[in-house]
Amino acid sequence: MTDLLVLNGLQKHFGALRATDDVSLSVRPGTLHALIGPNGAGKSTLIGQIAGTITPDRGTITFRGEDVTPLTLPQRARKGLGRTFQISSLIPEFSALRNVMLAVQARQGSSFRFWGRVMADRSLTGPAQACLERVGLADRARVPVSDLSHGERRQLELAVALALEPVLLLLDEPMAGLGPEESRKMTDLLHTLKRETAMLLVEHDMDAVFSLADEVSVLVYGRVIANGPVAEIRTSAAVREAYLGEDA
Ligand SMILES: Nc1ncnc2c1ncn2[C@@H]1O[C@H](COP(=O)(O)OP(=O)(O)OP(=O)(O)O)[C@@H](O)[C@H]1O
Repeated sequence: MTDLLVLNGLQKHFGALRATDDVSLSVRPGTLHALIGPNGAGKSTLIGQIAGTITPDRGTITFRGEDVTPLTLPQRARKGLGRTFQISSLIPEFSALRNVMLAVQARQGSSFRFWGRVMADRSLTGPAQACLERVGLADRARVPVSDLSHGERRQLELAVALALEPVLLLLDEPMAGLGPEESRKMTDLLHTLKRETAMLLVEHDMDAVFSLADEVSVLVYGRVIANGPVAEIRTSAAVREAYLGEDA
């Protein structure tokens, strides 16, 4: 089967720093591929290049067989590359439903309508409510974001990303700032969602990574030092030495 996403020789410098140093990797359809590495390894920089917010100095990004390197973020999103952010992009004074409706509206490419009418528009409320249901927030639809817990906001960010109907979802640290109970809930949620959407997950929570991932790539100082199935990465002496801080 053709790989969903293929990165070939991606490079990104910030001055003298090589944040991404000749990265090549592939994400297969129907898989959750985790990208792990210590702080500053270049994970977010890589996600930014895939999503289209950071322009690589060199290399190519092929998505569903098409070279998307020259495309902008909205163009890539329309082709099915969705993402969540480390920093929240939610509008705090809007309800959960309204935040997702904005994404549904963007997906549909519909023009501006007066809000009174928008809130009654079933073509927006229906899909938005369905996204909230998928992330377990159906009964929180009318609650303003500012009244949601941190964990619920993370769930809502996923709902917003799902509203764009991604073929591949880029997740940048979905567990960041969550307590153990909320992290478990998020892990369960991602387990359910991975049956429907392929994902590239950046995450520091190793329990979550090892329970969710099919494949893992390990990034250290901008370079991929290992690539493979979870069991292989978990027991790799080189990975433990370079990343997990244990003696090999
Ligand atoms: N816009 C920028 N300008 C200069 N340096 C940057 C910029 N963005 C990132 N860097 C540097 O590039 C390196 C990689 O950063 P990046 O945020 O991609 O790492 P990361 O693996 O995502 O880290 P973390 O796990 O802490 O989020 C770091 O040394 C960082 O300081």
